[in-house]
Amino acid sequence: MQTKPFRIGTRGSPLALAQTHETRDRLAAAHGLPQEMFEVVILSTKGDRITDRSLAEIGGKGLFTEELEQQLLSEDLDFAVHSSKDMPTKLPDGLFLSAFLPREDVRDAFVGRTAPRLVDLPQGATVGSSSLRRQALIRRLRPDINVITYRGQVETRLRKLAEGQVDGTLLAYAGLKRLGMTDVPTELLDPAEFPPAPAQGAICIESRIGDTRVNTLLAAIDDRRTHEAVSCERGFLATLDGSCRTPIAGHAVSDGTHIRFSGMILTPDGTTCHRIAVDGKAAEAADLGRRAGEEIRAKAGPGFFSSWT
Ligand SMILES: NCc1[nH]cc(CCC(=O)O)c1CC(=O)O
Repeated sequence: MQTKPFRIGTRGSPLALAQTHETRDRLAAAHGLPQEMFEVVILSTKGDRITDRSLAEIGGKGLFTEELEQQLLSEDLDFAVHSSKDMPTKLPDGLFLSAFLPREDVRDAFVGRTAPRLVDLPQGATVGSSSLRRQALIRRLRPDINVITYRGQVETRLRKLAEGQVDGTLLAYAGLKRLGMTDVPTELLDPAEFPPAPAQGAICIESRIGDTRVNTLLAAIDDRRTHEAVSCERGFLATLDGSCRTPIAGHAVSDGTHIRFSGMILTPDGTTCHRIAVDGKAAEAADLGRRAGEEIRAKAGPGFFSSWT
């Protein structure tokens, strides 16, 4: 029995800390260990430090994970807790996503200042979002809306909204729920019209391949259905080269045996979109996602993808 605490790496935002504390509490409960067996180590990432430019501009995915991954590889951390949505599809050699917590609500939440519903905003209203998927989906529903780049922690975005910088903004409902801010949204968007980002609403744990002691510890809290669903969505993203620079949506639901996936790709201006729906065996989740990616690519044709570059 080891007595040295496990070192958990996390970013320092209130959302990242809430996710890390949930993970620590589940591990402590699953193994009957005291909380002191888990030491929370806070690291600042490039994504936290650069808040004035969109993720697409400053290099997309990897910005929230690099520092944590370096410390995993150097064994200064035992595992790291992330929002799965922030994870690049390709991880550094030697690391993997070892466990997923039960998924939260996957929907996007609209927070409106001048109208409670996105579609009811006044003509020419301004909405803040730096997600290319959200920008394209907004333009698809309301081409007149002026979408502006809008980043920062949840609290910062809500402050800018309250100050009147925008008429509304979009946030993952999962994040708001984890922060205890369920009264903030004025509308929860229908996933059929406004499909979520691949991996939205799921907390994952990254660790070293081959670290049996740590991976056995983590396996006890892995939620298999979430693991399968997110693997499928990440397979879709990987096939389409999801780099945070592309409007891609995807959502899978696994019942433990079967998995259903639906995905959407859009041009950034929202004028063209393609959808795909597939189902298959839960045990082949990642393959199913990749196959859906290839099918939607073929359906859209090469002309479509020139809008992404
Ligand atoms: N880097 C943005 C990010 N990454 C994960 C979440 C929300 C939580 C989740 O989807 O699990 C957010 C904020 C948002 O989209 O509102």
